[in-house]
Amino acid sequence: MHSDLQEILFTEEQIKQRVREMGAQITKDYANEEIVLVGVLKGAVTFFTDLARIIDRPVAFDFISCSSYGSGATSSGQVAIKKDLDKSVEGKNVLLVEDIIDTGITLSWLLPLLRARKAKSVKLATLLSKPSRRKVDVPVDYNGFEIPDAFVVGYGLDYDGRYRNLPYIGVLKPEVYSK
Ligand SMILES: Nc1nc2c(ncn2[C@@H]2O[C@H](COP(=O)(O)O)[C@@H](O)[C@H]2O)c(=O)[nH]1
Ligand SMILES: [Mg+2]
Repeated sequence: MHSDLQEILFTEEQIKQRVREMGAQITKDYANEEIVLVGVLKGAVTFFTDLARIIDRPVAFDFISCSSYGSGATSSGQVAIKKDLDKSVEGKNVLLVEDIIDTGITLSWLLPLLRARKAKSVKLATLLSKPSRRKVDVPVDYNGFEIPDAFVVGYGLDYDGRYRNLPYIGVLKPEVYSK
Protein backbone atom coordinates (compact mmCIF):
# COMPACT_ATOMS: atom_id res chain seq x y z
CA MET A 1 0.00 0.00 0.00
CA HIS A 2 1.18 3.57 -0.75
CA SER A 3 2.63 5.16 2.40
CA ASP A 4 0.33 8.23 2.09
CA LEU A 5 -2.75 6.03 2.59
CA GLN A 6 -4.26 4.98 5.91
CA GLU A 7 -6.24 2.03 4.51
CA ILE A 8 -7.32 0.32 1.31
CA LEU A 9 -11.10 0.35 0.81
CA PHE A 10 -11.30 -1.68 -2.40
CA THR A 11 -8.64 -3.88 -3.95
CA GLU A 12 -7.96 -4.12 -7.67
CA GLU A 13 -9.82 -7.46 -7.76
CA GLN A 14 -12.89 -6.11 -5.89
CA ILE A 15 -13.11 -3.14 -8.28
CA LYS A 16 -12.73 -5.39 -11.33
CA GLN A 17 -15.54 -7.67 -10.12
CA ARG A 18 -17.92 -4.77 -9.38
CA VAL A 19 -17.21 -3.07 -12.73
CA ARG A 20 -17.95 -6.39 -14.47
CA GLU A 21 -21.32 -6.59 -12.68
CA MET A 22 -22.19 -2.99 -13.56
CA GLY A 23 -21.24 -3.49 -17.21
CA ALA A 24 -23.37 -6.63 -17.42
CA GLN A 25 -26.37 -4.79 -15.97
CA ILE A 26 -25.92 -1.86 -18.37
CA THR A 27 -25.66 -4.29 -21.31
CA LYS A 28 -29.00 -5.82 -20.26
CA ASP A 29 -30.72 -2.48 -19.69
CA TYR A 30 -29.73 -1.04 -23.07
CA ALA A 31 -30.83 -4.01 -25.25
CA ASN A 32 -30.92 -2.90 -28.93
CA GLU A 33 -29.80 0.63 -28.02
CA GLU A 34 -26.70 2.65 -28.78
CA ILE A 35 -25.11 4.55 -25.92
CA VAL A 36 -23.03 7.70 -25.72
CA LEU A 37 -20.75 7.20 -22.74
CA VAL A 38 -19.85 10.59 -21.33
CA GLY A 39 -16.89 10.51 -18.98
CA VAL A 40 -16.35 13.27 -16.45
CA LEU A 41 -12.66 14.19 -16.69
CA LYS A 42 -10.30 13.37 -15.21
CA GLY A 43 -11.28 11.27 -12.21
CA ALA A 44 -13.67 8.94 -14.08
CA VAL A 45 -11.24 7.97 -16.86
CA THR A 46 -10.01 4.68 -15.35
CA PHE A 47 -13.54 3.55 -14.46
CA PHE A 48 -14.81 4.73 -17.87
CA THR A 49 -12.30 2.70 -19.90
CA ASP A 50 -12.80 -0.45 -17.82
CA LEU A 51 -16.61 -0.14 -17.87
CA ALA A 52 -16.71 0.58 -21.62
CA ARG A 53 -14.90 -2.68 -22.36
CA ILE A 54 -17.52 -4.69 -20.47
CA ILE A 55 -20.57 -3.09 -22.08
CA ASP A 56 -21.60 -5.28 -25.01
CA ARG A 57 -23.52 -2.62 -26.95
CA PRO A 58 -22.50 -0.06 -29.60
CA VAL A 59 -20.97 2.85 -27.67
CA ALA A 60 -19.57 6.25 -28.60
CA PHE A 61 -17.17 8.07 -26.29
CA ASP A 62 -17.29 11.71 -25.28
CA PHE A 63 -15.86 13.64 -22.34
CA ILE A 64 -16.71 16.68 -20.29
CA SER A 65 -14.66 18.44 -17.67
CA CYS A 66 -16.03 20.60 -14.87
CA SER A 67 -14.33 22.18 -11.93
CA SER A 68 -15.69 22.05 -8.41
CA TYR A 69 -12.73 21.03 -6.27
CA GLY A 70 -9.60 22.99 -7.26
CA SER A 71 -6.55 21.55 -5.48
CA GLY A 72 -8.16 20.99 -2.07
CA ALA A 73 -10.01 18.09 -0.45
CA THR A 74 -13.42 19.82 -0.10
CA SER A 75 -15.75 21.08 -2.81
CA SER A 76 -15.76 24.79 -3.59
CA GLY A 77 -19.50 24.51 -4.34
CA GLN A 78 -19.00 26.42 -7.60
CA VAL A 79 -19.28 24.37 -10.81
CA ALA A 80 -18.07 25.47 -14.23
CA ILE A 81 -17.42 23.70 -17.55
CA LYS A 82 -13.73 23.49 -18.40
CA LYS A 83 -14.14 21.25 -21.48
CA ASP A 84 -17.49 20.66 -23.18
CA LEU A 85 -18.65 17.62 -25.19
CA ASP A 86 -17.32 17.33 -28.74
CA LYS A 87 -20.68 16.32 -30.26
CA SER A 88 -24.37 17.05 -29.79
CA VAL A 89 -26.24 14.49 -27.67
CA GLU A 90 -29.65 15.38 -29.10
CA GLY A 91 -31.71 12.18 -29.52
CA LYS A 92 -28.97 9.99 -27.96
CA ASN A 93 -28.93 7.71 -24.93
CA VAL A 94 -26.38 9.36 -22.67
CA LEU A 95 -24.76 7.41 -19.86
CA LEU A 96 -22.80 9.83 -17.71
CA VAL A 97 -19.83 8.11 -16.07
CA GLU A 98 -18.54 9.71 -12.87
CA ASP A 99 -15.90 8.65 -10.35
CA ILE A 100 -17.61 9.70 -7.11
CA ILE A 101 -20.63 11.58 -5.78
CA ASP A 102 -19.89 13.56 -2.66
CA THR A 103 -22.19 16.55 -1.97
CA GLY A 104 -24.02 15.93 -5.28
CA ILE A 105 -23.50 19.55 -6.32
CA THR A 106 -21.52 18.74 -9.50
CA LEU A 107 -24.07 16.23 -10.81
CA SER A 108 -27.11 18.27 -9.78
CA TRP A 109 -25.70 20.85 -12.18
CA LEU A 110 -24.42 18.52 -14.91
CA LEU A 111 -27.43 16.19 -15.31
CA PRO A 112 -29.96 18.97 -16.04
CA LEU A 113 -27.45 20.52 -18.44
CA LEU A 114 -27.32 17.28 -20.50
CA ARG A 115 -31.11 16.84 -20.30
CA ALA A 116 -31.57 20.38 -21.62
CA ARG A 117 -29.62 19.32 -24.71
CA LYS A 118 -32.54 17.05 -25.66
CA ALA A 119 -30.88 13.67 -25.16
CA LYS A 120 -33.29 10.74 -25.61
CA SER A 121 -32.29 9.52 -22.14
CA VAL A 122 -29.73 10.52 -19.52
CA LYS A 123 -28.59 8.01 -16.91
CA LEU A 124 -25.79 8.06 -14.38
CA ALA A 125 -23.16 5.49 -13.49
CA THR A 126 -20.84 6.29 -10.59
CA LEU A 127 -18.15 4.09 -9.14
CA LEU A 128 -18.40 5.54 -5.64
CA SER A 129 -20.96 7.41 -3.57
CA LYS A 130 -20.69 9.05 -0.14
CA PRO A 131 -24.39 9.26 0.89
CA SER A 132 -23.65 10.79 4.30
CA ARG A 133 -22.13 13.87 2.59
CA ARG A 134 -25.06 14.58 0.25
CA LYS A 135 -26.35 18.16 0.12
CA VAL A 136 -28.37 17.72 -3.08
CA ASP A 137 -30.27 14.54 -3.97
CA VAL A 138 -28.99 12.91 -7.16
CA PRO A 139 -30.80 9.93 -8.75
CA VAL A 140 -28.15 7.23 -9.37
CA ASP A 141 -28.88 4.50 -11.92
CA TYR A 142 -25.69 2.45 -11.42
CA ASN A 143 -23.62 2.71 -8.25
CA GLY A 144 -20.42 0.75 -7.68
CA PHE A 145 -19.83 1.15 -3.94
CA GLU A 146 -21.15 3.29 -1.10
CA ILE A 147 -18.34 4.61 1.08
CA PRO A 148 -18.12 6.49 4.39
CA ASP A 149 -17.16 10.15 4.72
CA ALA A 150 -13.46 9.96 3.84
CA PHE A 151 -11.24 11.47 1.15
CA VAL A 152 -10.27 8.64 -1.20
CA VAL A 153 -7.71 8.34 -3.99
CA GLY A 154 -6.61 5.78 -6.57
CA TYR A 155 -8.18 4.13 -9.64
CA GLY A 156 -8.41 7.57 -11.32
CA LEU A 157 -9.15 9.65 -8.22
CA ASP A 158 -6.49 12.18 -7.30
CA TYR A 159 -5.39 14.58 -4.64
CA ASP A 160 -3.74 17.59 -6.26
CA GLY A 161 -3.04 15.57 -9.42
CA ARG A 162 -1.44 12.59 -7.62
CA TYR A 163 -2.38 8.95 -6.92
CA ARG A 164 -4.57 8.47 -10.02
CA ASN A 165 -2.49 5.49 -11.17
CA LEU A 166 -2.94 3.43 -8.01
CA PRO A 167 -4.81 0.25 -9.04
CA TYR A 168 -6.81 0.20 -5.78
CA ILE A 169 -8.90 2.78 -3.86
CA GLY A 170 -7.74 3.93 -0.47
CA VAL A 171 -8.26 6.60 2.18
CA LEU A 172 -5.67 9.38 2.12
CA LYS A 173 -4.03 10.18 5.46
CA PRO A 174 -5.47 13.54 6.62
CA GLU A 175 -1.95 14.86 7.30
CA VAL A 176 -1.27 14.67 3.53
CA TYR A 177 -4.02 17.18 2.63
CA SER A 178 -3.81 19.33 5.75
CA LYS A 179 -0.07 20.07 5.18
N1 LIG B 1 -10.14 12.30 -5.12
C1 LIG B 1 -11.35 12.54 -4.60
N2 LIG B 1 -12.20 13.36 -5.26
C2 LIG B 1 -13.40 13.56 -4.70
C3 LIG B 1 -13.80 12.96 -3.48
N3 LIG B 1 -15.06 13.36 -3.19
C4 LIG B 1 -15.42 14.16 -4.20
N4 LIG B 1 -14.44 14.29 -5.11
C5 LIG B 1 -14.45 15.09 -6.36
O1 LIG B 1 -15.56 15.94 -6.38
C6 LIG B 1 -16.46 15.60 -7.42
C7 LIG B 1 -17.89 15.53 -6.95
O2 LIG B 1 -18.12 16.32 -5.85
P1 LIG B 1 -19.57 16.80 -5.43
O3 LIG B 1 -19.35 17.29 -4.03
O4 LIG B 1 -19.95 17.89 -6.35
O5 LIG B 1 -20.51 15.62 -5.47
C8 LIG B 1 -16.05 14.22 -7.87
O6 LIG B 1 -16.33 14.05 -9.21
C9 LIG B 1 -14.57 14.23 -7.58
O7 LIG B 1 -13.90 14.78 -8.67
C10 LIG B 1 -12.88 12.09 -2.83
O8 LIG B 1 -13.12 11.49 -1.76
N5 LIG B 1 -11.68 11.91 -3.44
MG1 LIG C 1 -15.44 13.37 -10.81
